Amino acid sequence: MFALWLWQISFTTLLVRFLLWPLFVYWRDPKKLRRFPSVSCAGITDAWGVLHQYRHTRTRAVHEAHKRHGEVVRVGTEHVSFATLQAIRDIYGHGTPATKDNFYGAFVSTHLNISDAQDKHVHSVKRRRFAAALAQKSIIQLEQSVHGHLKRLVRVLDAQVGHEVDMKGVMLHLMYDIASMLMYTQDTNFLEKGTTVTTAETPDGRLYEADMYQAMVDSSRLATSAGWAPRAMKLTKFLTQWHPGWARGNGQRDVTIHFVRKRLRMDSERIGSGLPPMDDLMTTMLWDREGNALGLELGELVTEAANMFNAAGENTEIAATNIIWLLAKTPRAAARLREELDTAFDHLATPIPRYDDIKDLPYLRACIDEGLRLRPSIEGGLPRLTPPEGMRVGGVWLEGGTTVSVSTHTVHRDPRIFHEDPDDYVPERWLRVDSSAMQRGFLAFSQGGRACIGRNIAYFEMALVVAVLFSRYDFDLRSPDWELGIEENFSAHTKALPLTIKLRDVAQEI
Ligand code: HEM
Repeated sequence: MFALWLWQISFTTLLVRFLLWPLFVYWRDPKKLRRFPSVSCAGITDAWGVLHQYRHTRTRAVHEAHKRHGEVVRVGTEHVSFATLQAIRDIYGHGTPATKDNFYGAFVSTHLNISDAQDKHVHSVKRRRFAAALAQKSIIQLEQSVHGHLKRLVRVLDAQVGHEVDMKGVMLHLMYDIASMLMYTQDTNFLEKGTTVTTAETPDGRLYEADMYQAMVDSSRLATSAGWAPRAMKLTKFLTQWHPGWARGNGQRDVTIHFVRKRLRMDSERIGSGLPPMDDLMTTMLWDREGNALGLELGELVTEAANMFNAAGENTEIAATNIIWLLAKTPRAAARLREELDTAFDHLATPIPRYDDIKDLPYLRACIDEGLRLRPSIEGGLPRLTPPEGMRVGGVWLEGGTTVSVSTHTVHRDPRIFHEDPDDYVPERWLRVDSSAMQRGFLAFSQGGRACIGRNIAYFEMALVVAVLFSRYDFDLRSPDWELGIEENFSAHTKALPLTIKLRDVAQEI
């Protein structure tokens, strides 16, 4: 009797919570969003976005909805997606009243980091801390260390000439090796080890081995999925707590704890021997300019470090992998790129160029920008929240507390912005005299006050990697129409990229 009664209560609660209440809210329409065409049942339930994200198909589904319904589409109970230049300016431009959406709360652990802080003041304190360290002059400091990594890259690839290599794996290991030098002055050496398995440390000090990349992908998949139900995030996390991905995701936190504790010991040893602290991105979180300790808690150091390490590692890895694939399948563009590289440096004498020799090469930059346009590392719309008083986006008035975004995948394919053949890889489009207009529609690094803070470093790394690879090697795809798959989480992680490597000329051993 009691069981029956309990069952009836549970059934009624679920029915009200998940069906009747959403239908009632949809009908009442407090934010007046029914005027926009809605994709599938997204206007009634956020489960649409959560499930699509979990299956890695959300961005493509939003893109299809824009193709079907036009420039403004409702993609969540309180989320409107746009695909216009005006909306980019309104949502992301400098001075926008919109803030980061509650979506980012899905990634928050014990403390906020630069990427998930919503409050503008909290964000600007964090952003200022990193800005100086990431300014152009740091690129010069970074060059020597990146050269060392590129020499390793050439050694690893030379040993594989004539064989098929997974270039996604190679880029993943290389870019995370560079990121760990930038962040912690620690050499992960993933590239030569051929794995991202490394030492992790629980908060109470137990050491174990974890696959850092897999842990990051697992937690990103689940957190991004939960994030698309920002108003039922706790419930979504509660209902999915059994999922092994959450536990595996802890590996990412524990790897970072190990990096950070090791890094703190490095500083205390140096200071103990009368030397100044290290000079890397961690330094900006540990010491102010006068050398006084900032005293941040371990939780804040760990979340900032994990966020920056991933932002630097995964997005450059994804970008480089996509660019290599697009050039390998577009021999005409690869040939023109090689011609330009050959005028800039002698790859036989110097396989690793100086950044100064290549940084202003227009076609190299066009190849990178075109790769980032067609296959941006983050291709979904970046969600923002309208302020309490509401705001106008792309010519329409939206009530306060509405989630808004611009679908990067969609605007990057808009022929009104990027001209003809927007689905093709055509670096030449970036050489047009009116290409600056395309910059307004270019969202690979987002725009405005929350745009990528590591953009210069990203271009620096990508330019050097692409220059080294395409001056020295030829890459053969399994077949000319072979497609590089994507498994989108927050970032659009690529699948494996098998390419057969050939030396372009008789290249010198280094
Ligand atoms: C090709 C490489 C890269 C791409 C495509 C990329 C893209 C982006 C995008 C789209 C955002 C905005 C995310 C959002 O609004 O949620 C962002 C933010 C950010 N990126 Fe990058 N990024 C790259 C490389 C880097 C590097 C190398 C670093 C660090 C050295 C970095 C650090 C950051 C940080 C800290 C933020 C948050 C900025 C803020 O909220 O103020 N990124 N990036």
